[in-house]
Parts: sequence; C-alpha cells; structure tokens
Amino acid sequence: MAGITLDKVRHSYGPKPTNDEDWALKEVSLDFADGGAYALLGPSGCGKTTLLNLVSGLLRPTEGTILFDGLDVTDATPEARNIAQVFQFPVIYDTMTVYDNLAFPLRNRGVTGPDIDRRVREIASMLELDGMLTKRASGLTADGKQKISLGRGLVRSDVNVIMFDEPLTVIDPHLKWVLRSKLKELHSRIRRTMIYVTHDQTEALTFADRVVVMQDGEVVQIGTPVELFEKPQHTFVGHFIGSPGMNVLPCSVEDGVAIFAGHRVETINAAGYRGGAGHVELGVRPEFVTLADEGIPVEVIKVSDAGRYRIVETAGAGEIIKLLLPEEDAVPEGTAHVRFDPAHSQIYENGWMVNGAAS
Ligand SMILES: Nc1ncnc2c1ncn2[C@@H]1O[C@H](COP(=O)(O)OP(=O)(O)OP(=O)(O)O)[C@@H](O)[C@H]1O
Repeated sequence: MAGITLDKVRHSYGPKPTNDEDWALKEVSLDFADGGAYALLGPSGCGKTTLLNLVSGLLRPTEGTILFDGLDVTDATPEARNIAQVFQFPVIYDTMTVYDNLAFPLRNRGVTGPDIDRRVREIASMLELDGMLTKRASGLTADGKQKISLGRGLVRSDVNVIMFDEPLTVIDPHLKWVLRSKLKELHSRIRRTMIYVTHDQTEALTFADRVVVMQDGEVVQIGTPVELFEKPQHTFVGHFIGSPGMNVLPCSVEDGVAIFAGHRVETINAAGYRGGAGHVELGVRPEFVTLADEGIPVEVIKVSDAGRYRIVETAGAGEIIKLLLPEEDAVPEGTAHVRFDPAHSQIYENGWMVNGAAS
C-alpha cells in the first residue's frame, strides 16, 4: 500500500501550452493518504481521467512530481508503480473461465498454489461470482463481465493502489447500488488505497471517505461528504452536490451583514468580510430554507414530490429560491415568506467562500 502525493502537477495534451485552456489539468497538489477511499468527482471533461492516468503512469505529467510513499515515481511505468486499474468497460479474457480470469493477475505476479485458490474464492464470493467459476467468461452478461473486471482489480493483495474509472457504467441500475455498497464494504475490509472516478455524486458520496471535486481541470474542494454538504468552499460544489443544489443569490454586504433583496441575512462569514471588487453571492442549501411568517417575500411557482419531502420552488426578488418541505406540511398559496438558517448561510466572493479555511 502507499500514500500518494501530487506536487504541483500540470498536464497538457498539446505540445506547447500557453493559455489556461491548454491545460487539461491545471496545477494540482494533493495527498491521497495510505489506505484511504477517495472519489474524483466532476462533470465530463473536468480532468478526472487525466488525473487518474497520471497517478497510474499511463500519462507522464507535463510538469510536477508524483510520489508513492515519498519516492519519486514520475517516470516509473504503470507496472513499476504496482497498481490495479478497473476501467469503464470489462477487460477480461473471453475464452478463459471466470476462475482463470480472476487468477490471471495473481499467476502473472508469480503467486502460486493454494494462495491463488484462496484469493480467487474469497473475491468470487464477495462479488457473488462463486456459482459460475467454471463457466467461460464469454457466456456472461455485461454485468457479470464487469464483475470479473472488478474482481481482477481486487484480487491481488500486494498492490499500492486500486483505481476505478466509472466502473459501474455498464451495470444494470438495480445492481448498481448493490455493487456500490459492496465496494465500500470491501474497502473497509481490505483497507487498501482506492481512487474511484465518477461524475455521479451518489456513487462518490457512497464510496468515498474523502471526495476530490473537480471543475475545468482544477480541484475546487477535497472533503468528507459532510464537509462538501455543509461547507461548500465554492459555489460550484454547492450546485454540483446536493439534490437540488445550493441556492446561490446575488447579495451585498453592509457592516458585516449580508443584504439580499433589501433584507438583512445573518451568515457564518459575512462579519469578517472586508469588502473588495469581487462579485458577492449568498449560498444557502434548500435544506436550510424554511417558510416563516415574516422574512423575504416569495411566490410559490412549482412543487415537486421527492419522497419524504416536497421540493418547493419559489421566486423572490427576481431569483429562484428552492426549499424542502416535509410532506405532511401544507404548501402555501400565493405570497409566502422564507427564512435562511444563519448557521448554514454563507457568502462567496467570485465563487469562493469568504474566509473559507477559517470558518
Ligand atoms: N488524449 C487526449 N488528447 C487531447 N485532449 C484530451 C485527451 N484526453 C482528454 N483530453 C481533454 O482533456 C480534458 C480533460 O479530459 P478527461 O478525460 O480527463 O476528463 P473527464 O473528467 O475524465 O471526462 P469524462 O467524464 O468525460 O471522461 C478535456 O478537455 C478533454 O477533451
């Protein structure tokens, strides 16, 4: 196992990067702790696969250094880095049996005898493949084949890190949540460093202890699922994580208090704001907006069912403000008032949380 460090790593696929857009990965410095479960989360094209391939050694960074347990591996091959990687689509040998597919990475590394049988059966049982070990892989469904791929990634006990690149894409939706929880359980059992790439927040938040949120080739926040929910350091994180995402409203700050639509709004961080030339916004998640007898006047414009809650979409001061209402509560008609929880309201300047690190 290994702790992995990226020190000022940048990557461009073109030969002479000059502009900001030329970098598929802008400067990234981060640590993946030994034995941690991480997710790289962000929309398509934000640089997740590029970052993963830099760690695995499939790509060499244009700039910067990659260390495994303090050792510089920037120029080391994927084989020398001793990693296992599971891709989006199954990578298996169709003509081999399920058993031989699972045993392959072990035999390839010189493992012999009873150790192979023990590991193969252990992994097959975890992935519920034990009933089909003697079948040829070609006869399996797409789900079954991807399970073999996962098994091949998990079977070796000597790897430094196991990396998953959108591994559940071809999996049937019903099986997805089973495998998602299974991977989490596997991580708790084997405590190997794992990095899981996805654009799906549910997958990231279920699997990872810490999530690395990316946008436009940059890491915007690294945090636990709770930290990303409660203290989004960037409005992008607020939008991208949560369903629905955080309300982001234009505001000003006067004497350390945020002003939205002429109303004073208490926040966790406006008191420390010294003012500047930046664009200031107020962020509050729908979970922390409530209906009140007085406050900011709004009109209810849409109500949708979300299980135990209803999502109530309101319009106030030309902005959409969403809130969650317990299903037993009555939906107001016409004009209503909303209130923001001061402990969960925060201001942002140019997208970044004001005094983020200090709060
Ligand atoms: N082989 C390549 N050659 C040139 N540009 C590339 C190459 N691979 C990726 N890119 C570009 O680098 C940027 C980051 O791509 P990357 O595949 O790392 O993003 P991603 O977040 O993994 O996206 P997705 O979820 O769609 O796989 C994108 O602008 C992409 O077009």
